[in-house]
Amino acid sequence: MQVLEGPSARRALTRSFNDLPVPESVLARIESTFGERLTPQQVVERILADVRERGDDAVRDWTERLDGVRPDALRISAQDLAAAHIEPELHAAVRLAISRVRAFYEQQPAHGFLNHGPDGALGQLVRPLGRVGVYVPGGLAPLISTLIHTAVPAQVAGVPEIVVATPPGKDGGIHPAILVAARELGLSEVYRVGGAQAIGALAYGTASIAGVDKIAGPGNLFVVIAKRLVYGVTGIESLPGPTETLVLADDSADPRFVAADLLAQAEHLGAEPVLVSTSRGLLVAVQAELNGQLEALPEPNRGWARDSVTSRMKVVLAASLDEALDLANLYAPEHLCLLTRDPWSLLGRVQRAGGVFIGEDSMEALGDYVAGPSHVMPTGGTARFASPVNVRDFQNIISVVGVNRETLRRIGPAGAQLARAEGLEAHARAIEGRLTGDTGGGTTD
Ligand SMILES: NC(=O)c1ccc[n+]([C@@H]2O[C@H](COP(=O)([O-])OP(=O)(O)OC[C@H]3O[C@@H](n4cnc5c(N)ncnc54)[C@H](O)[C@@H]3O)[C@@H](O)[C@H]2O)c1
Ligand SMILES: N[C@H](CO)Cc1c[nH]c[nH+]1
Ligand SMILES: [Zn+2]
Repeated sequence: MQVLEGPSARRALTRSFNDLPVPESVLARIESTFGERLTPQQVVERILADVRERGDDAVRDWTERLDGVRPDALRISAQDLAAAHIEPELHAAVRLAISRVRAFYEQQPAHGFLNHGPDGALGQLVRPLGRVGVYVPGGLAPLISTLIHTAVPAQVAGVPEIVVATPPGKDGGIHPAILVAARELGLSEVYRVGGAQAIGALAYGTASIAGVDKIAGPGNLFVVIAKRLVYGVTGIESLPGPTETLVLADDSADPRFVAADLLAQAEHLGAEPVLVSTSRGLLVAVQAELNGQLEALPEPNRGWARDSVTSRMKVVLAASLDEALDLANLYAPEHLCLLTRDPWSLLGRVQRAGGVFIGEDSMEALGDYVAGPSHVMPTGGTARFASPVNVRDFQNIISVVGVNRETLRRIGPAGAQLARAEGLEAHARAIEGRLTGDTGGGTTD
C-alpha cells in the first residue's frame, strides 16, 4: 500500500476532467475493436460523425460492433414495454425509489419570480425543457436506478417528452426492471442503444430517434466524451462519468465499513476509490479488510472491483481533519463519505463534492438507490463547477424586463454612457430615442 502525504497527496488529488488517465483495459479494448491505439476521444469522434452522416444505419452498425447485437427496431415496442415483468419485491423497490426521489425533488425551489415594483416589472420566467434524452448505463450493469434518478427530476420540472436510451444486452433486449421502471414513470419512448452512438442519435436525431433539447445521465468515458462533443447541438446537464468515492475517516471509523464503502463504488467500471485518514492504524486496517472483502466478492464483481482498487485507488494520510478536508475540497469528489467521530461538525467546511454522506448509517450505496437525492453526480473534478442532476437542469430561465418610463428616465442615461464607452452608438440611440423621440434617422416624426 503506497501512502501519500503532504505535497505528494496534493499532487495526486489535483486533476481535471480533460486530463483523466484512461484505464489500460479501455485502451486495450479500443485496440482490439479498432485495430489501432486510438484515444477514446478519437473513437467517439468517429462514431459521432458516422451517426450524423448515416443515422440509423450507423447506430445499428456501431451497436453490432461494440455491443455484439444488431437491433432491427431501435425502439422498444409498446407490447414489450407492457409485458415486462419483475419479482414483486423488486417491483416494490422500484416504486419506493421513485417515490423517494420524487418527494426529494418536489422540495427543490424551482420557480421563477416577477416583481412588479417601483421600477416596473423585472423577473425570471421558468419553463420546462421540451424534449429530454435520459441515458441509462448498461455496459457492465443495467443501472435501473439511474433511470429513476435522472427522469424523476425532469418530470418534477415538467418536461413533457422524456426518452430513454440504454445499451442492449447480449440477447438484444433491455433488462425488464428498466422497462418496468420506465412504465412506472409513464415513459414510453425507450431505445436499445448505448455508448457514443446513443448520444449522437439523441443529439442529431435519426429516422427512428427524434433529436432532443438536452441529454442527461451518466456513463462511461465514451458516453461523457460524446456528451461533451455534442454540447451546442443539444444541451447537457454535466459530465457524470466513471464514479469515484472519497472516504474521509478518523481513528473512530470501523475499517469494515470504510472498506465496504470503497469496494461498493470500486465495482463500477473505471471507478476511483480514495481513502483519506488522519489515522495510519486505520489505513492499515482498511487495507486488510479490503483484501478480505475483495476475495469474498463473487465474480465478475471481484474482477471489476479489483481493477479499480489495484490500478486507481489512492490512500492518503492527513496530518489533521482540516488537512483532510482541504484535500477533499481539492479533489472535489463525486461522493464524499464522512466516517469520523463527529461528522456533522465537518459539514460546514465541505466546499466541493457531488454529495456528502454523513456517518455510518448514510452509506453512499443507499444514496445510489433510495435515499432521495439523485445519484447522478459530477465526476473527474467537475464538482468544482457542476452539481448533481436536479430540477433546474430541466428548465429554461427567461429573463423578463418590463421597466416603466420613470425608471427609463433614471437609468437610461447610464445605459447610453456605457454603450458609447463600448463604441456602440446604435445602442445608445435606441435608449435615448425613447426619451427624446430622436432615434437619429429623421425620416419620421
Ligand atoms: N457519475 C455518475 O453519476 C454515475 C452514475 C452511474 C454510473 N456511472 C458510471 O457509468 C459508467 C457505466 O459504464 P458502462 O460501460 O457499464 O455502461 P455505459 O452504458 O456507460 O457504456 C456502455 C457502452 O459503451 C460503449 N463502449 C464500450 N467500449 C467501447 C469501446 N472500446 N469503444 C467505443 N465504445 C465503447 C458501448 O457502446 C456500450 O454500449 C461507469 O463508469 C459508472 O461509474 C456514473
Ligand atoms: N454509484 C453510481 C454513481 O453515482 C450510481 C449507481 C447506480 N447503481 C449503483 N450505483
Ligand atoms: Zn454505485
